[in-house]
This record gives sequence, structure tokens and C-alpha cells, in this order.
Amino acid sequence: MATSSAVTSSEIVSMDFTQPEHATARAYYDEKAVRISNLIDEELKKDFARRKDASRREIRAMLLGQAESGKSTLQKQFQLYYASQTLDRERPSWQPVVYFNVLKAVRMTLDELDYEFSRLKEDPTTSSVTSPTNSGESASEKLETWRREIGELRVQLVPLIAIEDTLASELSGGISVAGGRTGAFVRAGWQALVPSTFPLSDSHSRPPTRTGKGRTLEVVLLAARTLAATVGPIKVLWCHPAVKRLLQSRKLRLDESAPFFLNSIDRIAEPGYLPSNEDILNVRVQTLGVMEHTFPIDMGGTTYHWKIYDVGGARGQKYFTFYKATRMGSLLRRRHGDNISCADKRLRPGKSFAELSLRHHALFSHHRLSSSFPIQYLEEDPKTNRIDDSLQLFNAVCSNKLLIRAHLVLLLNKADLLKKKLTAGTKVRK
Ligand SMILES: Nc1nc2c(ncn2[C@@H]2O[C@H](COP(=O)(O)OP(=O)(O)OP(=O)(O)O)[C@@H](O)[C@H]2O)c(=O)[nH]1
Ligand SMILES: [Mg+2]
Repeated sequence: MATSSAVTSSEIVSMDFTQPEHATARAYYDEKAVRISNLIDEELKKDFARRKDASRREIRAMLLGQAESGKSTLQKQFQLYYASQTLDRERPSWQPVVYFNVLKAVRMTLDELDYEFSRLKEDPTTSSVTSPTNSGESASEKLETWRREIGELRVQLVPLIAIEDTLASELSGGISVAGGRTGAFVRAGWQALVPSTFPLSDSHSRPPTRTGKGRTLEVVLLAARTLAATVGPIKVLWCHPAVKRLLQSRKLRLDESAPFFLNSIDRIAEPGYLPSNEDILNVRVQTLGVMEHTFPIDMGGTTYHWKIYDVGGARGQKYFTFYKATRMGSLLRRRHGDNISCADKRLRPGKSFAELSLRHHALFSHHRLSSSFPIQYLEEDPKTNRIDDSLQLFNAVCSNKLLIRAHLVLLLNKADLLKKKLTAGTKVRK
């Protein structure tokens, strides 16, 4: 019996291996089958070992904490330190975010001044804007002068403020979230929304289109041009004594990074502006849903793949984030097995924070500044004290059964802001 490859598969099937004349063929094919099976087993073993090794070198960390506590900033610091080339690539997309931060700061300043002026009209004794002067001008005269000056500035700044909502909508990809006050949100992959042709030095020569990236480009160009045309009034407003008084009396609640951007307005409004690392670390834009970032980090000669999950912490996001988190949770579960699961404890209606749990690390970022300054409140809920909310959230994270096997790292960040305030003479009583 020939056992060459000339034997077809149909011939093999038709052979009766119980017959003695086919015994040699049987032995041959049995041996071949065993060899193939062993090869498959070996491949499976190797694949399993590869996966095990990869999973051993994969470290997953989730950033938890209330809105504005600095989770995304921490992730950016990781990126800057371990994968700065990726930050360089996405640098242009931060340009509209910086513009948005400036626009928002200007609008909030004017709104707060308007509110203060109208409140003063009803009860002039409670002014935090004006106080008796030694210039011989009465408080009411000074108030009138300031009201007129601010009114004139507002007129000059109207074109700038008018763009805020449109810019926010472009950054957020057209979505809006109930309860949020900041108006701009970024989701995973948001950089793709912003054209990669920035910086906008030859802006006037490009024909605008009305869809997708073309429209975003058009809006950003408009913001850039309007900003360049209103640098003067922005600077006058920021240096105005009424604004300084409001800031001193802590009546003007701007984002923490607003002074940084308003003080850098000349640089930001220049044609061809490209955000610096410091700009990128200072911007404030809310995260929506869950963003996954991967960094290869060399630890003692071995490269570990860190996967950092940055979660949106705002209360206003509760239902939307719940939806996103559960979808993302199942996606991650599919990709990573059961190592990641969705914690539903705080996701019931009425609860505010969406969290995913994982077995490796949970980094809880606690607003150190707010812990020392109980007068700070949540932006999305101005009645809730930040320290109370943060501690409540921390308790929930610590007692969450799904996080039972996770290493919990408590980060007391914003220490620089705390130091600044203490140096400025703020007393800490609690
Ligand atoms: N000075 C200072 N500012 C910080 C620090 N960490 C974060 N910030 C600023 O705090 C603001 C909020 O930070 P984010 O990283 O956006 O906060 P978040 O926790 O991601 O907020 P959500 O996405 O809404 O959950 C930004 O303007 C940051 O620049 C810090 O250590 N020092
Ligand atoms: Mg964030």
C-alpha cells in the first residue's frame, strides 16, 4: 500500500482500516494526526504563555474622583512624561480648547459683574465691588463709572462671547449634557474632530466648508480672529479694579486656570499660536464617559503597558455616563475578560458618579485645595460643598465590593494651589 501524497482524501475516507492490507496506512495517518495535534497543543501553550506574559506586564489604573479634581490632568502628565510624542501629535487639537477656556473666563467675569451691579442697585450697602475711596469720589459715583466702563467693554466683547456656545458644541461633537455648566465636553477620540491643519497661520486662504471638520475649522478660525481683535478689551477687563475687587472678595468664581490664560492672552491671541505643555496641563474641559490611554513604561528594565482609564466625574453626566460606562464596561469586559466590570452601586438614578472597577489600581484624586477651603462648591451643583462630596465619593469607592481587590492610591493633588493660598494668608480652620 502506497502512503505517498498521491492518495486523495476521498480514497483515505473509503479505506477500511480494519483490513490488514490497510494497517500501514492507518499507522501512518495516526502518527500524522498525533503530530499535528501536538503541534496545535504546543502553539496553544505558547499563545497562552504569551498572553500570560503580556497580561503580567499590563497594569491597569482607573482615575476616580469628583469633577475638576484633576484626573485628566494627571493622565496628561503621564502622557507628557512617558509618551510625549503622542502629546506633540495632538497639540494642535488643544488650541480650540484653550480658546474656549479664555471665552468662558471672559463671559463668566462679565456675568458676575452684571449680577453684582444689579444686586447693588437693590442694596448698595452690600457692595463687594466698590468701597469708599480716597479719590474724593463717592461710592455711588464710582459704581456708576465702573458700570459704564464695564458696559462699554461688554459691547466690545459681544462678538467673542457670542462664539462660546458654538465652539463648545464643536468640541463636544454636538452633544449636550443636562446639568453641566461648563458647556464643553470631550469624549474618547475627540481630537479627530479638530482638523490636523493647525496652527492656523494661512487661515484666510482656505475655503471653508459647512460640514464636519470644515465647519469646526471655520468656527475655530472665527474664534482665533475674534480673539486677536479683542485682546485689548480682554486685558482692560482683566485689569479692571471692579474685577480685582470681585476676585479679592471671592465673589468671582472662575475656573482655577482662568487667571493663567487671561494673563497669557497676548501669546494665545497671536497668529499661529500652538498650545504649550503648560497650556495643555492648565486647560479645563470636562471628560464625558471613559477614555482609555496606553503608555509603555520602563520599570527596572522591563516594559510595562499601563492602561489608564480616565472617567468623567461630573454629576450632571449621571444618566449619559451611566449609559456610556455600561457600554464601555461591556466592551472592556469583552476585551479584558472579567478583570473589568461595571460598578452599579452609584449609578442608580439619583446617584451621580459613574465608575468602572478593575482589579489592579484605582487612583482616587482628591482636591486638596477644596479639602482646605470648604467655601468651594461643585460647579455642576453650586449648593454642594466640594469636600463633602469628595469624602462621600471616597467612602463609596473604599466600600465598593467590586474594588475589593484593587490597590487604592489616594492622590492629594493641587498642592501648589493650596501652598499659594496659604502663602497669601488664607487661614485654615478645619
Ligand atoms: N494648579 C493646579 N491645577 C491643577 C492640578 N491638577 C489639575 N489642575 C487643574 O484643575 C482643572 C481641572 O482638572 P481636570 O483634569 O480637567 O479635572 P477632571 O477630574 O478630569 O474633571 P472631569 O473630567 O470633569 O471629571 C484643570 O484646569 C487643571 O489644569 C494641580 O495639581 N495644580
Ligand atoms: Mg477629566
